[in-house]
Amino acid sequence: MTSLKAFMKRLQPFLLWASTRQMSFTAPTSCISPLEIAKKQAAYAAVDKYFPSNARAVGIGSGSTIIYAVDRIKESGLGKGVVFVPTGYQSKLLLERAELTVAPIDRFDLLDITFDGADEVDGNLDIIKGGGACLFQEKLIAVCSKKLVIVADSRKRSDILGTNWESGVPIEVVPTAYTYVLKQLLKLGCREPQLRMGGKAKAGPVITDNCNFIIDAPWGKINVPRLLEKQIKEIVGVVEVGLFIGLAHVVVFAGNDGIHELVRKKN
Ligand SMILES: O=C[C@H](O)[C@H](O)[C@H](O)COP(=O)(O)O
Repeated sequence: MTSLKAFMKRLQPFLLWASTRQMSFTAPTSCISPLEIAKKQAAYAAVDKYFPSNARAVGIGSGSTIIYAVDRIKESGLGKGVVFVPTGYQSKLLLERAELTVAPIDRFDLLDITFDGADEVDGNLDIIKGGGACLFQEKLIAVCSKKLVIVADSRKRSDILGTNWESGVPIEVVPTAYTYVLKQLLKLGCREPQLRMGGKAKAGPVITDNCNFIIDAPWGKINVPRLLEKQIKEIVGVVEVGLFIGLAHVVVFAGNDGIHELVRKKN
């Protein structure tokens, strides 16, 4: 069992790579890990239920779960005649490889709907995003969208933000300001904020699609996310904060317990 798990883990990058290239390779469902099955189920269910039949402009977020949403849009034919707005290079490539029409966000001030992933979601539909360093453009298309639909596997659900996603709130910062921002975060009570490094694939810090750095700022459990977002945003040099407060309308989760949704109550 352990060796099967290890094998599947090693296979996953190839499956993701293959899907971004629209290769004819399709793994039998039994070969995909339960986690990937959950991501796929959430994404397919969200597209099937929420993709508007009369959509003209649709935002597409970033991450590994959104790949399945693009797959579904492509295979269902729902994307015909629709312009798609990506939140960065990853989703731009995904959309282009799916032969969907792509346009930048500066062509729009209003999108019909956006589909995106999440790193952690609480019961108020407040969200931590930016695990893949794409938070600024994600927030921009979120605020430009009539509806934001989040797709996630059930591990992402928690009662209080900061419970499951322990690496901290991702914060996009102007590179020359990062030392100052780190110091201000410590003053605000952050535990060991870290400049995110690229690892094997990139020597030095991660560089975002907007040519900025990312700081990961752990706070433990975040009791008042809206206040924290505001406090971080006030620091000079901060471009955007990976706390998405009051923006999501629906979150579609999938996991061992099936598919379920959180829906924002109308004000
Ligand atoms: O920067 C990345 C984005 O916020 C992603 O949407 C988020 O990290 C979720 O990604 P995944 O679907 O791979 O868990």
